[in-house]
Amino acid sequence: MNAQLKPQTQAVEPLRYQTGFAQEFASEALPGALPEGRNSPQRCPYGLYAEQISGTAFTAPRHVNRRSWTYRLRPGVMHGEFQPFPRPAFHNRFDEQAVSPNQLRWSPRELPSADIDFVDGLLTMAGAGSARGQSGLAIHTYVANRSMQGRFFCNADAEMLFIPQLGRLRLATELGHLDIEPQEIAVVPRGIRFRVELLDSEARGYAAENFGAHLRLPDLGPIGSNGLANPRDFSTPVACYEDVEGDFELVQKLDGQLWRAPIAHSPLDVVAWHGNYAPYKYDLRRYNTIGSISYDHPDPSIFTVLTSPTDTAGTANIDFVIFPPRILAMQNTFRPPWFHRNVASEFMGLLHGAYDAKADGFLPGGASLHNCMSGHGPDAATFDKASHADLSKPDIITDTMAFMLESRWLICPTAQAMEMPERQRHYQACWEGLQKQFDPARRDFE
Ligand SMILES: O=C(O)Cc1cc(O)ccc1O
Ligand SMILES: [Fe+2]
Repeated sequence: MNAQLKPQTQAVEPLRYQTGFAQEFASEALPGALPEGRNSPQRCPYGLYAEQISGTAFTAPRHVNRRSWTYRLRPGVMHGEFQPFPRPAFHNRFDEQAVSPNQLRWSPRELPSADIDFVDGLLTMAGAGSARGQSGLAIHTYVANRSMQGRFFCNADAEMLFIPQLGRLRLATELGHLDIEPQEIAVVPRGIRFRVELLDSEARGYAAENFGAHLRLPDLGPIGSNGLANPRDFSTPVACYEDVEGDFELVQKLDGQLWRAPIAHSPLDVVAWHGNYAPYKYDLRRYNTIGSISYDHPDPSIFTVLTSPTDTAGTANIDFVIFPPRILAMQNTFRPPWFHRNVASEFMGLLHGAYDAKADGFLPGGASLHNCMSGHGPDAATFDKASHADLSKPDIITDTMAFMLESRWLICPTAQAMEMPERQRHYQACWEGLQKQFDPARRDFE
């Protein structure tokens, strides 16, 4: 699937990380840069400025409260005036048209021929809600063939989930560097400034904005104290600062729009930081996949990696779910995903290999959208094969990684997503071959 990838352009030393999920991290790039015993001394070590970045209300309960203290060359206020920076393909307008109940699917976007960085390569596919309403999500795809140069990005609307499908990325953030490759994900918290660098010559993937509660690990209930995505497999950067001056720009997203301001230095100038509001990454291949070992195909909630809950119990703003390699041994069971209609809406992407509910048409880098109560499920070829499979042997599903962003909200496709040539106008044909099999004379249908 990486056939289109040109030779790597950059050999990189593996980065160092801190491990754990959203805990009280502490890191200093110079010894003694972190003040001891207080957050805001009269004068900080090395002449640094102290600045707190709050990701939740000051008074949010302790178990969800997120903030970090940074010790930096210059405070975040130091930049020029923001002016609108129109980027028509990247937006949060999810009321452009009525949402049709049609099942939707897209082929992967072409890789660019002209020079294009991550910000310019973002194209909004679908979404719901808004940053103003503090709930919902936006789903974008990106393509890029060069690193952001002299440009920094900051999303004041949402935390951002990066899901690369092609090409490795370095996320150079205020709090340090994270390298991710396809089948790894990263989350950059709302308001953290960063630059996206390409470690390969081309990149393609998905990026989601979360306007609701921060993504977190799901409760495990009767599964117990281990399983699914284990907290120790999450990595957070160590402090790493740039002492660079120049003629740069800070692009900031606020209220669904992009703005840009001149900035005369790199804002990635944090020498030390501590706190629990920080970027993180996770290798999806480390997921501890749990499923049925008797009969029936469980609901895909069993594959949740991260969830953004709402005030209604069990009814998520976003569930980020994966379909990783797994062993299906269920007996007298139709093993692939069943036909279903779901009150929640499902946006899916494919990162590697093939997805077990679709024989073809759902391609790495592509996407599908099955909104509230729109019927979907295995295509005709998959249904036929799985209905006659030999269940005495397990199905060992290897070399695959699909994901789903599932939401209680209607995920509204943008006008540009509906119009783009990559949209497969005849997607529904994949179910056309399903025949009526009903025979009232036979109870145990063969
Ligand atoms: O639609 C899909 O392919 C995703 C999905 C997978 C599954 O195993 C059960 C339900 C579901 O929505
Ligand atoms: Fe589904």
